[in-house]
Amino acid sequence: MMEPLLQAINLSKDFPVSGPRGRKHEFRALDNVNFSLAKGESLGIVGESGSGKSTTARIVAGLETASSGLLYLQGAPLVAPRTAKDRRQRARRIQMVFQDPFGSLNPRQKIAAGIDELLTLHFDKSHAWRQQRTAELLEKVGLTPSNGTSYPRNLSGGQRQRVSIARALALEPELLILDEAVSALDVSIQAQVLNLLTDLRADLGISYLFISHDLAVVRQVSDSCLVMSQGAVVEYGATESVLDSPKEPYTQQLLAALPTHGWTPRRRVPFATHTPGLENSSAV
Ligand SMILES: Nc1ncnc2c1ncn2[C@@H]1O[C@H](COP(=O)(O)OP(=O)(O)OP(=O)(O)O)[C@@H](O)[C@H]1O
Repeated sequence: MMEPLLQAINLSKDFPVSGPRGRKHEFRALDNVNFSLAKGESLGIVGESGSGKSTTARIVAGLETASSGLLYLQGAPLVAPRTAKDRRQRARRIQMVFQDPFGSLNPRQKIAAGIDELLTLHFDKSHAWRQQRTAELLEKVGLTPSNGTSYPRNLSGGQRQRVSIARALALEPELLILDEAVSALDVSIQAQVLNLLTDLRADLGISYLFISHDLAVVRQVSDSCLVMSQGAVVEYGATESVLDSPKEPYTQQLLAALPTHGWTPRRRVPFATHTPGLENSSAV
């Protein structure tokens, strides 16, 4: 059998929280989560708000540390990054795209200059190479050279999300984590970005961890699907079988409560400070 690209074994996360009268206790946000992801596979993670989807994603990206459990990338243990160098190394292999690209793009930097800066940080290559690579990346995500000379404010939401994807791809990661990456987009733009993601996966053989509230979107882009509730895995299997013949009442309820047209997810609040190499994130 092929070695999985990513394997999560009994991932758990306890957050320290203050209770009534300031008493500290631990809140279990993730409880023994297991999954694996093959090279080129797309795994959807679904569940209601607070079920632990983003915490799982943040641990895989190295933005959060698991309280217990193990992660393997191509058979080698992934340990929590401690230094800037560790973070850069993790960022080269695992990139994350968030819901709101606005927060992560420097408003005073033109799009192409931002990509060039990333390439400079991560690759010891010539100016000419970086210029060519920037042009290639823009083209790959369906942006024009003139988009490259624009500021983020001059682009639409869909274009900005394409920029985020280009920036993530710039580092040639093996895994792209998409955390509600299309949730804030209008339905027609969402469809275009989903098509782009499908094409990129076919083209590059990259794997996706695709987090979404929207089961219709997950159905479109995921081969397998993990359903989470209260930090635990409720159901896990091929997307078609989980979504067409859900075994668990929780999954059945999620399907029955599919978001209707016009539903808007809540905006995320950034958790931490800026980390070079994971600049696509509004949360780092
Ligand atoms: N830094 C933190 N400190 C304390 N609790 C946290 C922290 N981060 C997340 N949690 C809690 O952990 C649980 C899981 O949160 P998480 O963001 O992973 O859920 P989610 O499924 O991604 O939800 P949403 O879709 O609303 O973002 C929630 O109850 C959340 O309040």
